[in-house]
Amino acid sequence: MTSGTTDAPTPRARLTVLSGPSGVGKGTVVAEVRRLYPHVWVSVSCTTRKPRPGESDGVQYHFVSDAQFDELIATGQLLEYATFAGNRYGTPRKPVDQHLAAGRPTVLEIELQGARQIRDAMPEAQFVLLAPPSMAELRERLLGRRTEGPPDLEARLARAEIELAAADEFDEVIVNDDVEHAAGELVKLIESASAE
Ligand SMILES: Nc1nc2c(ncn2[C@@H]2O[C@H](COP(=O)(O)OP(=O)(O)O)[C@@H](O)[C@H]2O)c(=O)[nH]1
Ligand SMILES: Nc1ncnc2c1ncn2[C@@H]1O[C@H](COP(=O)(O)OP(=O)(O)O)[C@@H](O)[C@H]1O
Repeated sequence: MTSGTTDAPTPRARLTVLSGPSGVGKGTVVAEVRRLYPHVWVSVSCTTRKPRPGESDGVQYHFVSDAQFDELIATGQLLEYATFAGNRYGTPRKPVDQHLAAGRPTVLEIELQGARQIRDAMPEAQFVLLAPPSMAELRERLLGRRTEGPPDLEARLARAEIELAAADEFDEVIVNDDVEHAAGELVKLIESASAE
């Protein structure tokens, strides 16, 4: 069928799920993707983690209490959720549905357990793993970020081993050797998924 009628429905965009160990550079690469490709929409998760210096409510995360998180689950408002290094994280369902329905390429930056839930619920999504050049470099990046003390840092590195061991579950793996390069690769994947 040819398009061109004004009342043709907007095609639903495809979802891209980006996972990868803490400190690999997901936040940094996603910020660069938004700069290169402002049309992309990046979901803002809810978390029970305390804000870091420089983070504000509604920007990096919606910062919520444990009771509020329970309520979000009970009322079916989360598309997926998981516990990571002692805190809970979840994706608000409604904005994701709305942006996909509006045809806007949409990205979730979430950890492995959440990615698996999305794979079960939305198998048409595209799953991308951001990997570090090495475990030594990952540790350096986490240390250099100075956001976690030793117990949290070790918890994140322990999860990193598990997340990288699941690389086969992903459609694509991008090594974050260089931010510009990794962001360029991710933009290509998001655009190709949206063009299908
Ligand atoms: N399942 C799930 N994971 C999330 C969500 N939001 C963030 N995460 C993941 O939670 C982990 C911890 O995030 P954060 O505390 O911001 O630490 P960082 O990744 O080290 O900057 C990361 O792997 C994020 O990708 C979410 O809504 N759902
Ligand atoms: N390609 C890269 N090369 C060197 N350092 C990087 C690179 N990407 C990110 N970083 C740095 O690594 C640290 C962790 O990045 P961040 O985006 O917070 O990771 P994540 O969101 O995956 O936890 C930050 O200090 C960031 O500036």
